[in-house]
Amino acid sequence: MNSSLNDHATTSAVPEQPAHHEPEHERAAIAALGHELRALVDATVRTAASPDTLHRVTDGVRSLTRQLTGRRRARAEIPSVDEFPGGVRMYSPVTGAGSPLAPPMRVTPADGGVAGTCVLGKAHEGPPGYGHGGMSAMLLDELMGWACVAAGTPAMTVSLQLRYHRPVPLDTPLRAFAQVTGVEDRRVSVGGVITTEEDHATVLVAADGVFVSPDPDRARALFPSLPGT
Ligand SMILES: CCCCCCCCCCCCCCCC(=O)SCCNC(=O)CCNC(=O)[C@H](O)C(C)(C)COP(=O)(O)OP(=O)(O)OC[C@H]1O[C@@H](n2cnc3c(N)ncnc32)[C@H](O)[C@@H]1OP(=O)(O)O
Repeated sequence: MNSSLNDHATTSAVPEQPAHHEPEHERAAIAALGHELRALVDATVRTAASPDTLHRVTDGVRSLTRQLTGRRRARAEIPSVDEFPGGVRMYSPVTGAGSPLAPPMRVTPADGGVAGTCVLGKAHEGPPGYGHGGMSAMLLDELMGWACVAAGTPAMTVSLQLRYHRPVPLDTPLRAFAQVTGVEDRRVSVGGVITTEEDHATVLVAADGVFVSPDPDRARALFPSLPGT
């Protein structure tokens, strides 16, 4: 898949855009494409269209991919529209408005922690009609990371323990909540849960995690393009 995308990147179908835009203007364009791509992903995993239709759509998608030309971001490059760590991440697979993979989850401060709301769709399915367990882990991991940031200790997951109490329904508004439960030097303990929006009392998935703030040398090595590292 990567090699075919790389091939497409060398084929210029539309003129390259100028490099600098207002961040809000750029974010709106990224979010608009992300929205349409999520609709495409959803339609793709729900459709019962004929093989002929699938081949026709495949051709159309291939030609669209060829239009995403220009410079490609390097592996560890932080997009100029992002605020890392602790702010908007346009291509996060959990919160990113520009990600075709993200639900996307909306994060807000809440009750001494952070809350995340989203709806999982067919593309996030595990058991028929329910969310994939890895998806629940990803939602909680991300939100627990946001809880660390909200507590003033940006940190990375070193341990995550999940308990799956009930299946997570698809096509249903969900609410996740995470909060820091303890800080010891660079080690941050965090708890998180997923419920439905309708019933906050019934925990579907619960998580306990240990997050660690990298020491400055490690942070510099991991994130060389982060200003100040
Ligand atoms: C300014 C820049 C800020 C950057 C802030 C980044 C924010 C980032 C947000 C990304 C967006 C969110 C996304 C969702 C969260 C992910 O998904 S993060 C991705 C998944 N996690 C990873 O890839 C982390 C992999 N691990 C590592 O790279 C390194 O372990 C770390 C986290 C950089 C820490 O390395 P280090 O600074 O060298 O720390 P180290 O000395 O090994 O350990 C520090 C302490 O933690 C303890 N510890 C280590 N592992 C464990 C463990 N499994 N259990 C218990 N304790 C442990 C150690 O024992 C040590 O304790 P003491 O011996 O000092 O008492």
